[in-house]
This record gives sequence, structure tokens and C-alpha cells, in this order.
Amino acid sequence: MHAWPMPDVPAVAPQQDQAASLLIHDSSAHRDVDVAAGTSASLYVCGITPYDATHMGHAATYVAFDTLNRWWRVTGRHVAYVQNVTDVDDPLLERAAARGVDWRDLAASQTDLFRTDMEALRVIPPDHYVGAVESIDWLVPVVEQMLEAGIAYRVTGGAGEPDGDVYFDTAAAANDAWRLGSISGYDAATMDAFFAERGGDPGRPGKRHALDPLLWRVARDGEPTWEGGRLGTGRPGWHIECSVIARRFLPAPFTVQGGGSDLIFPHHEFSAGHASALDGAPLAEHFVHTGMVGLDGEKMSKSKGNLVLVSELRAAGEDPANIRTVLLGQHYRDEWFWTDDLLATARERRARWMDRLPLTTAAETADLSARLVSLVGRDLDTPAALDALDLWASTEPSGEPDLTAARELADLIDALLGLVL
Ligand SMILES: Nc1ncnc2c1ncn2[C@@H]1O[C@H](COS(=O)(=O)NC(=O)[C@@H](N)CS)[C@@H](O)[C@H]1O
Ligand SMILES: [Zn+2]
Repeated sequence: MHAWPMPDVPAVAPQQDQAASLLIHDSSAHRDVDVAAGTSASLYVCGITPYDATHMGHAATYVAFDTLNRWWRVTGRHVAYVQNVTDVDDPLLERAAARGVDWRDLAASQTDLFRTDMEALRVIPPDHYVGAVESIDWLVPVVEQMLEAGIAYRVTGGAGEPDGDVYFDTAAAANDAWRLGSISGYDAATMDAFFAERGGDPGRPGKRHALDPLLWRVARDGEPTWEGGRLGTGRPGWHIECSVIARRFLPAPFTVQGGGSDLIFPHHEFSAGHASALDGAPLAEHFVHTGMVGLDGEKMSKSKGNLVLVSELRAAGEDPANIRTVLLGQHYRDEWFWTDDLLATARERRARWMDRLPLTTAAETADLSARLVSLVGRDLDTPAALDALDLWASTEPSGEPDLTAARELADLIDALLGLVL
């Protein structure tokens, strides 16, 4: 499927000395790692399950990885970027049924809304934007191979379920590249809790291990189904889509797998497990996760219905650059809560930067540009970058205004932070 239009990303003089390193926190290694290496990078960021799009938690996560993308580009790297859309999965089907709408219409309209919000927030689109449904033809042979290799198995009935659902055998699949816990590092109790909470079925009779995740769900009445070759008609489990889409369009391993912290387990654990099961290569070199955004003391989520939607703020006339300023003002790994005050503050900050811009000098532009690139290169410290803009805006100009310098600074702020002043 198509992504969304590319924002204008001004060409800027590569900040050579700042291209030294890009430190970012790897949740799997539990430490900061340098991902600046080389002339090219590759990024997979899990996409939305298309309903209740685009709430501020979604937006915070995609803007965070857009900042990573932008740092790589400003420092002269080529970036290969892929994102999926989980356009078939239990939560989507449940929501469509609850609303009495066709699940395909819900997925299509919500994905369109997401695209317009991403365009408004000036998020650079992925090179490949791929739906789970589009990936079915690619994932069926992979699951068939897993069955043949003995790292997947069929479950016979139980609890009123039909025979034939295909599960991943987490024990049999362990190899040098992956074993249960490789990505999350969680203990068994944590995995059990998160698995049940996030779409898993630990109590399903007939499974070899409670944490074995579903690869293929055979047809049930009233559910959408697709041809599944030797798997029989049915539909895919959640994790395998991301393994197969990433493997199709990105190197094995690619540089960074991204998503919110709620994806660490089971989703990224098993996306990695499925990808490594047959080819023995790690899914990604590094795993990076954002903190959860909440409202009124609770994580912003569909099920709680406490959503602040980008489209609603835009419909009320808010400049998306102010929304992006709020998001960049929070550290991507922090848990935080949206408030209207944050938006008011963002408007004022950005207005001050806009007033100061025409007075800037060549020296200021050189210093500030290097500082901004360096700060973002330290675990995407955009809050510190915005503080540096505040400091600059609050000081008297250091000499004669230089309109060329003002243009260059505006271009760097746009290219690196996606903010138009
Ligand atoms: N409250 C939140 N705060 C921050 N990020 C969030 C929040 N809610 C969801 N996300 C992130 O937004 C992205 C899309 O979330 S989602 O719509 O539920 N979809 C999925 O997680 C799957 N389609 C990934 S394959 C994920 O990276 C998720 O971690
Ligand atoms: Zn995913």
C-alpha cells in the first residue's frame, strides 16, 4: 500500500564533526549503543493497528523514530525505512464488530487518517508501507517451512476451537540468534503477564508451552480468511507479519527495530524469534522503544478511550508544528502525560524562535547547528535541543543579522527536527 507524501527536507551541509556518533538506548542490550556507523542505516518501525488513529501516543512514537531517521540523513547517511499496517488482527475485528462496520472499511479509513496526520506532522514516510494482508502470500510458505522444520506445530481443538491452529515452538526454535527472552530479557512471570495482556493465549489446551505464539489461525465462522496452502484457509498471527515484511525489504539484520515499550514482549520478542528461526540471523542489530504517553494518569489507549487525537487538534485549527514541538519537548523514552498546557507552552516557544530567527548571525548558526545535531546524537535528546533553541532565542544577537545564516539555520531545524519556523 502507499505511504504518504514526503515532506520537504532541506539539503543541509552535513555536520561532519557531529557525525561522529549517534548514541541510542538499546532495550535489548540494556545500554546506549552507537548506531551512526557506516554510510547507510536501515529501520523498521511497527505501524498502527488501524483504529483510533492517530492518538498522541502513536504520534510520539512515530515522531521519535522520525528524529532518528532525520539525524541519519542530516549526517549524510542513506536510510532504508519500512513500516507495516496491522490491517487484520483480533483487536481490529473486535472494534469493527462493536461499531457495526466492515473491518476493511475501518482499516482503510483509519489508515488514511493516519497518513494525513503523519504528513501534517512532517514525518518522513517509509520506503515500503506494507499491510499484514499484503504479506500473507509471503508468510504462508515461511510457516509451512517452520512446520516442516519442526519449529512449528498444529494444535488439535480444545476449548471449542477447531483443529489445526499453527503455533511457534519457542523451545525448538532456539538457536544462536534467538531464544525466548533474547530481546526482552524479562523473567517468566513478566512474560506470562504481558503475553496474556497483549493478545497471547497462555491457557490454550494442546500447546507445548504456554508462551508459544500463534502463527496461523485456521478459519472460524464470521472471520476473514485467506488461502493458506498446506496451512489451510485462515489468517496470520500478529508477530509473523513484521518478521516477514522486515525480511523482505531490509537487510538481515537491519540496524534498528522500533516501537513503543509495550511491543518489547511478546511482539518484538517473537518477531525476532520468527525471523531468526529459519535463517539463523538476528532480526535487527538494535531494539529501541519509546515510553508510553498517557492522559489523566492512565496510558493513552484505545481500550481506555482516553485518546487525544492529532486530527481533532488539527480540526480545531492547531498548527501541527506546535504539536510536534510538544512531542519533541519530551524525551522519547519517558512516560509522560499530555496536557493542554504543554500545547500552550509549545506555541509560545515556537513563536519566540520565529521572532529571533531573522536576527541570527553566521556565528550563531554555526554554533547552534552543531549543538542541535550533537544533542540529538545523544539518545535523541530533543528536549535539550529545544532548550538550546530557547537559550538562543533569549540572548541578544551577537552581531549584524545575516539573512543567509537565518535561512541555513531554519533549514537545519527543519531537516533535523521537522520543525518549520
Ligand atoms: N500510549 C502510547 N504511548 C506511546 N506509544 C504508543 C502508545 N500506544 C501505542 N503506542 C505505539 O504506537 C505504535 C502503534 O501501536 S498500535 O496501533 O497499537 N499497533 C501496534 O502496536 C501493531 N500494529 C504493531 S505491528 C506501537 O509502536 C505502539 O507501541
Ligand atoms: Zn510489528
